Amino acid sequence: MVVDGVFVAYGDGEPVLRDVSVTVEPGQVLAVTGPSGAGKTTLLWTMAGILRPSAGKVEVAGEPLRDRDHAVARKVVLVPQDNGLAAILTAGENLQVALIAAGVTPPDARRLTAESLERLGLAQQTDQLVEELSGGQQQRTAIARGLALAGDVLLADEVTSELDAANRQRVLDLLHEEAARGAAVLFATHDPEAAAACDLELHLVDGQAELVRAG
Ligand SMILES: Nc1ncnc2c1ncn2[C@@H]1O[C@H](COP(=O)(O)OP(=O)(O)OP(=O)(O)O)[C@@H](O)[C@H]1O
Repeated sequence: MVVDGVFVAYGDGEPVLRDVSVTVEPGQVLAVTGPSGAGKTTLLWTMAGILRPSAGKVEVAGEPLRDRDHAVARKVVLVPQDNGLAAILTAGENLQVALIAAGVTPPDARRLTAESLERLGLAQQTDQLVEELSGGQQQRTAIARGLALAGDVLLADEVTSELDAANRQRVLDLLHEEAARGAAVLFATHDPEAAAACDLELHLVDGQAELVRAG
């Protein structure tokens, strides 16, 4: 996925991203770092087709990215910072609904849900309501949902912020497994150790980006 010279603003405001360029290839895990407010979420939302750049281009699978529907069709999966789960559904239902909406048959959705929750250590939580899960369990459920969708591009926004050390390592390993499967993975994080475990690092400060570590 290619981001080239992108400017992004909210409404009529000043651009929050200014001339940001980055390429992430299948098989790579790219960390997006930078202080709070630097523009990490804005970059991921732009790559997910939710925000539209005022200048520059975003390309997915060699095509200019049009909008969110186009991103979904090109298998760009976003695991949002606030987890985006339906609190009144169970963990398992959250995955099944997303999979069925993506065109997966109900039996396959059940199988993929069980496999993905198991990968995140959540088999026991399958039938628990999301609102009854801890913050870290909710975060892992959101990751399980993202992984179950098996995207070609996986955009993971601060997905380890509420996890203990063992689960953080588990999630980092899973992001690398996604890359090994052939996905291009972007991982926004505040955590220098987590960033160091990625292949590449893009550092954002005040909406401007620098590739501080190349693969
Ligand atoms: N919906 C919005 N409307 C207006 N400004 C916004 C909106 N969302 C974010 N911003 C602004 O855009 C800038 C970048 O925010 P963004 O959330 O992308 O940063 P971030 O690096 O992800 O921060 P954090 O690490 O705290 O999540 C900030 O100055 C923020 O105030």
